Amino acid sequence: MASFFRRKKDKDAAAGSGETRKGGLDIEALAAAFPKAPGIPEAAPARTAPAREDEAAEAAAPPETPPHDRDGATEATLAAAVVEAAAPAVAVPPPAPPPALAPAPAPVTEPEPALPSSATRENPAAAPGKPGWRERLRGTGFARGLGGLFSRNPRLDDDLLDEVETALITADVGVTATTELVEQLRKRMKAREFADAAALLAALRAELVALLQPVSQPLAIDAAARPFVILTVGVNGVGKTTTIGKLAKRYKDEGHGLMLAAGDTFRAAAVAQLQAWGERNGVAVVAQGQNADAASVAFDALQAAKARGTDVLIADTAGRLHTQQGLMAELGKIRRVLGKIDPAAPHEVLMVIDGTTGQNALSQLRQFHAAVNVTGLVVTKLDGSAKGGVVFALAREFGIPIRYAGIGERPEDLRVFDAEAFVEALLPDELGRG
Ligand SMILES: Nc1nc2c(ncn2[C@@H]2O[C@H](COP(=O)(O)OP(=O)(O)OP(=O)(O)O)[C@@H](O)[C@H]2O)c(=O)[nH]1
Repeated sequence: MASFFRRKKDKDAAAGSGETRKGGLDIEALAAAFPKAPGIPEAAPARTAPAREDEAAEAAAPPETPPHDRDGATEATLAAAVVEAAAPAVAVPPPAPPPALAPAPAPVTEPEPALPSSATRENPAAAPGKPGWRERLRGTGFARGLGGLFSRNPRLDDDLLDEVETALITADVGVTATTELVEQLRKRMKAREFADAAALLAALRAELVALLQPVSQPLAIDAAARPFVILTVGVNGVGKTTTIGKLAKRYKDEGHGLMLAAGDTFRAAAVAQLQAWGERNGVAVVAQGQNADAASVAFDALQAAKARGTDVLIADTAGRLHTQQGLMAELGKIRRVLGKIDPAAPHEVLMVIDGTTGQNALSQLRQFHAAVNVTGLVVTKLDGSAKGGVVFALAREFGIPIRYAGIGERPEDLRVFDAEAFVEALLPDELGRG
């Protein structure tokens, strides 16, 4: 065991702390051991945004004038910035007073069966025609590593504990959490608490559920907030915009009035991507176009959502590396600007984390939390990861609620995070079931 950690430490030291490093494990060896699920795209490479001229000034600036005042926008032009879902292109607020806001058009897609409330636990079993957690996670290296322990009838001995340890480390549960878990199991084994290997593995399963239970807290939309503002943040390519699209569908299906703010003004396609999700779900999107001030977009959107009595506003932001100080300061600015309209906004700062990132997710969350006080997490791409164990490491180190899990690219592939369903998907409940 000690040699395993020594090997890992040496690799960590060799890899340094650069944020493009994918966790502390030998990725090539892992990739060979756990081939990628077919059809799963590679995680987008971390994009380093070019330094913006105003970055340094922004970071040092005193509390901002709301963009509303700064840009001379009026209540009327704010309303005009609402791009209705059917609008073909990004709209820049026109100078003339706009027509009254029209209701969002009807969804253009076939209606799908309503999803259960986001504030309630979901049945881990697959709904008809909809793959469940287990089906989605089963083929991943993550599930195979842990589930492999259960696929035969091992003996109750130290070798089994070593196997447990290797499976947890390989899945990127993290050294500290793994050591704690394994030592706990070892003590119990020495105290003859386990009659056989099945009992030890059942105890492992219970420990893993217990680790996740405190963070298994669904996001409850406060109906009194009007709008309940969700600010999404995260590094590049983790799935923020896709997650917003999935959430839009979910909340719309639940009957919430919705608006989206296209605050990723950096990536050329992001505004159009969000508008496409809006169009698909009949949800209004507020946009100003590429390179617009993201805080200004968020401010406009909140003004419009308030004027319209919208239940939920979800604001997108550009992906940024957690080490880019100026861009991290920009997030703080967006937060403060929203607070000028509603001191309680944003009601949820939802950080999207790519489940394939491994242990680097911990430093991402640490930095984003320091900048904008993250209140909830979405862990995406768990369907294509050998490293989804980072969910346990995140839970242990931060205790921040994990609201949703992304288990695919389709709208219905966002699940309310549920500790038991998640662990159940990874570990069969009896030996001999791999
Ligand atoms: N397999 C899988 N792919 C996902 C999941 N969530 C998002 N993706 C994919 O990840 C890629 C990046 O998603 P985006 O939503 O564009 O990511 P982003 O964080 O908005 O990207 P930036 O704006 O560049 O920071 C897309 O190809 C998505 O389809 C998931 O849960 N599973």
